[in-house]
Amino acid sequence: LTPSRARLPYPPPPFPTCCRPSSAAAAHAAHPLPRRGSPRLLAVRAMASGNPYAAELAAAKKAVTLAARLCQAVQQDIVHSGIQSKADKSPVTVADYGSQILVSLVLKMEVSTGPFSLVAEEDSEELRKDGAEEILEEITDLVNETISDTGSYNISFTKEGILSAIDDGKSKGGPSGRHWVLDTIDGTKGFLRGDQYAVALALLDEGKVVLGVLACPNLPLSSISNQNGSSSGDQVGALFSATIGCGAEVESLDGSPPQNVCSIDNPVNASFFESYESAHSMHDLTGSIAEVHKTPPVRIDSQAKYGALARGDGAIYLRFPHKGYKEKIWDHAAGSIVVTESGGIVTDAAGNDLDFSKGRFLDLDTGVIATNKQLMPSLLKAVQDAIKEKNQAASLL
Ligand SMILES: Nc1ncnc2c1ncn2[C@@H]1O[C@H](COP(=O)(O)OS(=O)(=O)O)[C@@H](OP(=O)(O)O)[C@H]1O
Ligand SMILES: [Mg+2]
Repeated sequence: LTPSRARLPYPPPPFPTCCRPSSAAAAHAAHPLPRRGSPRLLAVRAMASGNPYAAELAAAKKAVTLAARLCQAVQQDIVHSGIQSKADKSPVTVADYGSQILVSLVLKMEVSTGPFSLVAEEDSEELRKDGAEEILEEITDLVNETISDTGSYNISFTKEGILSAIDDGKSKGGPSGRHWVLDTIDGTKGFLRGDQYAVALALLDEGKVVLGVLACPNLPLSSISNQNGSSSGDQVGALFSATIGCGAEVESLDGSPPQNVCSIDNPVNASFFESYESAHSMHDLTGSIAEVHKTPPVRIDSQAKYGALARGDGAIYLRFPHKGYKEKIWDHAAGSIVVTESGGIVTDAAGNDLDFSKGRFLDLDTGVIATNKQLMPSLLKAVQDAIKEKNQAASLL
């Protein structure tokens, strides 16, 4: 993140027709900071690094790091004000919008190739309604403060700029083309509690996840194995990243050099992860599987579970939503590639790969299972047996 100079309004005001500059100058004014090179140069740079998505990866890391900075500031306010015990969720709303605007800004500034498509939860409809002025003002201030404090860009959003940035590239994803997939704050309940959450960003190319980054501001950098989300190490803030065919890395969110993520090779009795919230995953079902595997659960919020699994803190992640819940692609896209590029496997409860090409939802069978290649066959059998038993018990009622 580079130091800022005088800040320009964003988006820039339109030029009066009488003095409209040349198209090259207009392009420069629209993007006051130096842009990346031509697509051809980008391709050469990417090939030199051996990663065909090198430019996108760098942009994605920068985007989630900046968004995480904004979320950290809001979470600190929430924890200090004790708001998490009340029904007032507006700070989360402000952070959700703020995170989306910053990610979208960075991607548009740093990745210049092709149309911009973003699959994410927020749009501007609610913010355009009467009574939303105050929250819009808060979002605008917070976004501008984050940009200015980090010195990341030389711009300042107007309120109208904020509204149009939220809708920029709004998309439902799908099987063709490139789509960014964002979870602005994954693990909202953990965020409110002052616990784990993640900013999760992935890139789909022709329906496949080709890149994923997970910023986990509260995840310890050392292993959390058997510690329910905490570790004895002091340093927190982990940034996981992975590109298809290139492996996964973990580094500290404040910029220490990346390390390769260990491949998953923990023994059968290593701990396993599941959702903190029992409303999000059936703890009774995972409990019966854990008995087979002699593994106690570690309950942490968000896709931080995928990151922790990828670096070998545990060997299994099980997630069994209650009947009728449809999993969204942004809850799994980034996390799943971090695990698969670390040598793990992520499937549904039928053993099928997750299919991210069907739009905003995953079309999957009963649940998500992530583990290493050695454990998957026996785990899948344990899961299917446990589901069968649960269904039989339910049919007897
Ligand atoms: N009923 C139900 N069943 C299953 N899943 C649900 C349900 N409700 C929500 N969600 C989604 O769960 C996301 C949070 O992820 P986790 O369940 O891993 O984290 S947590 O332990 O619940 O905090 C959470 O992501 P965020 O909304 O981004 O926090 C939701 O997308
Ligand atoms: Mg989520």
